[in-house]
Amino acid sequence: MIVDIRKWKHVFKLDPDREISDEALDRLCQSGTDAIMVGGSTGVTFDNTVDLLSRIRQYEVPCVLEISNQEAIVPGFDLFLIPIVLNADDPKWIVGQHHEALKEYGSLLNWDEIIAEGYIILNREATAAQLTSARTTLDTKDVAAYARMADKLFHMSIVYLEYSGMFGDMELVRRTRQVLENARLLYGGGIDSLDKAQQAAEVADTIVVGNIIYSDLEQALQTVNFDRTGR
Ligand SMILES: CC(C)=CCC/C(C)=C/CC/C(C)=C/CC/C(C)=C/CC/C(C)=C/CC/C(C)=C/CC/C(C)=C/COP(=O)(O)OP(=O)(O)O
Ligand SMILES: O=P(O)(O)OC[C@@H](O)CO
Ligand SMILES: [Mg+2]
Repeated sequence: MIVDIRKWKHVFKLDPDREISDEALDRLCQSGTDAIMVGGSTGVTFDNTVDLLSRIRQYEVPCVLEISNQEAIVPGFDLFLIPIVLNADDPKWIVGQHHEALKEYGSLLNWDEIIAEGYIILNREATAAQLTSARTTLDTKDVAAYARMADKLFHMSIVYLEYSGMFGDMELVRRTRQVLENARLLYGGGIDSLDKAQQAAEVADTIVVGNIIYSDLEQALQTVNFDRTGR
C-alpha cells in the first residue's frame, strides 16, 4: 500500500506492550483515523509487534511501525518511522541505535518505505524522555531551532512534538509549525477528548492519540471527529 503521510490529520498510536480487545481494535481501525501507528518506548518485542500487526491487517487502514528497538523490527508494515531524538542528551538515541541497525539491515532496505522523524520530547516525566535523557527544559526558540534543524538542515519530513502523557503548550506547537517549510508537524500527548483534539489539530498538521485508547475508548474514538476544514 502506498501511504502518503501528507494526508494524515489523525493517527492512533497502539502500543504492542498493552492489551487491546478485538472489539476495541475493530472500532479504532474503522473509526476514520488516517493511520494506525504501532509503537511504544518500552516492552516492545518482535512477538508482540507481529501479533498486533496481524490483527490490524484485517482492516484497510494504513499501518506503520515506529521503531523503538532493534529487536522489534518486523517486516510487513506500510511504512517504517525512525525516531531521532534531537534533544536527547545521550547520542545513542540520535545516531547510536540507528548506526547499529543499519549495520544489520543497511543493504536490505527499501528506502521508499522509511521516514525519519525529528523527535523533540517535551514532557520530562514521559518514559521516552527518561530513556533518552531528553533535555526537556526548552523555550520556544530552542524548539524552533530543533525544528529548523530537522526541516532545513536534515530534510526530515516529520517533526514530532512529543508530550506523551500530558497535554502540551499549544502556543509553542503553533509557533513551531510556523517555522516549518517542508516537514510535517506531528503533535502527540494528552489528547483525551474531542476538545483537545480540536485544539491540537488547529496548530499541528497531524495529531497522534495514544494513552486514552487504553483508559477510555469512547473518548479516544471521539478524537477523530474534529473539524478537518480548518487547516
Ligand atoms: C528488513 C526490514 C524489516 C526492514 C525494515 C527495517 C528498518 C526500517 C530498518 C531501519 C534501520 C533503522 C535506522 C532503525 C532504527 C533503530 C532504532 C532502534 C532507533 C532508535 C529509536 C529511538 C530513538 C527510540 C527511543 C524511544 C522513542 C523516542 C520511541 C518512540 C515512540 C514513543 C515515544 C512512544 C511513546 O511511548 P509510550 O510507551 O506511550 O510512553 P509513555 O509511557 O510515556 O506514555
Ligand atoms: O499517549 P499520548 O499521551 O496520547 O501521546 C501520544 C503519543 O505522542 C505517544 O507517543
Ligand atoms: Mg503511551
